[in-house]
Amino acid sequence: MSQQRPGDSSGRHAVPALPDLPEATVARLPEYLRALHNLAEAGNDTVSSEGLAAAAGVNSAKLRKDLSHLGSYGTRGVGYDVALLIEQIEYVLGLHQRRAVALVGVGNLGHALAGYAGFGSRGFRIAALFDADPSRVGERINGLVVQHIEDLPEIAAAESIAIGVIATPAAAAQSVADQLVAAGVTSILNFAPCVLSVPEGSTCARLISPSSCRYFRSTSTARHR
Ligand SMILES: NC(=O)c1ccc[n+]([C@@H]2O[C@H](COP(=O)([O-])OP(=O)(O)OC[C@H]3O[C@@H](n4cnc5c(N)ncnc54)[C@H](O)[C@@H]3O)[C@@H](O)[C@H]2O)c1
Repeated sequence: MSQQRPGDSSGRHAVPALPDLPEATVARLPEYLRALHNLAEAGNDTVSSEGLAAAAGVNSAKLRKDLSHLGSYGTRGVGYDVALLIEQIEYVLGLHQRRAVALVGVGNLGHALAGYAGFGSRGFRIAALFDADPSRVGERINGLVVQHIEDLPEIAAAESIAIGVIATPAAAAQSVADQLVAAGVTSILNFAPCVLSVPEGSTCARLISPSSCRYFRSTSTARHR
């Protein structure tokens, strides 16, 4: 029984590339990651497959099989190394790349999101804030200055924005999604209570409440056109 690091000394990666993993396994990885982060925050260095399965809400045989696809088998009598498993799953999900996020709509929710430290510890970097309200433009939040939404294309290109977070009223969300897509953003996380239409090849996940806040794991909340 052994656990391997995401990259070995030869520079090759010990875990398979994302397309080689079963889709159902990939869909469960964010749940394992969320459970592992909770375990780490509670001070656990190791976790048994049963413990992690219970925390993630799956059965332990399924969890062991999923993690074996990552080359992670745990250590008999010890379990999985929590930090290492976080690293492996983040690698597979591409979260080690610290993707640049643009947050659009800096009202009540946007302010809270802009100050949320969890983005940074989970592979995301809020790189730009946008709003349409001139009275909000220029405001500094957590070291970033709120920009006007009209400046999105230029700033998205300059900051290599990969992900857009929409925290506007529902009435503005589709137009904001269109502007994000036009600016080259292919992954959208939508907090507004509406279903958005995005082109084929883009993903859009909607968060219904903070307790449902997970990673980008669903495309079913968007219509493709
Ligand atoms: N407040 C919450 O706890 C909460 C929780 C879950 C979901 N939501 C949803 O999140 C969204 C935001 O909620 P809120 O309470 O922060 O609203 P809010 O009215 O305080 O903030 C919305 C912000 O979006 C900006 N905006 C409007 N149109 C825009 C556009 N076209 N481009 C850029 N910015 C634009 C506004 O100027 C404003 O600053 C809503 O859709 C709400 O239903 C809110």
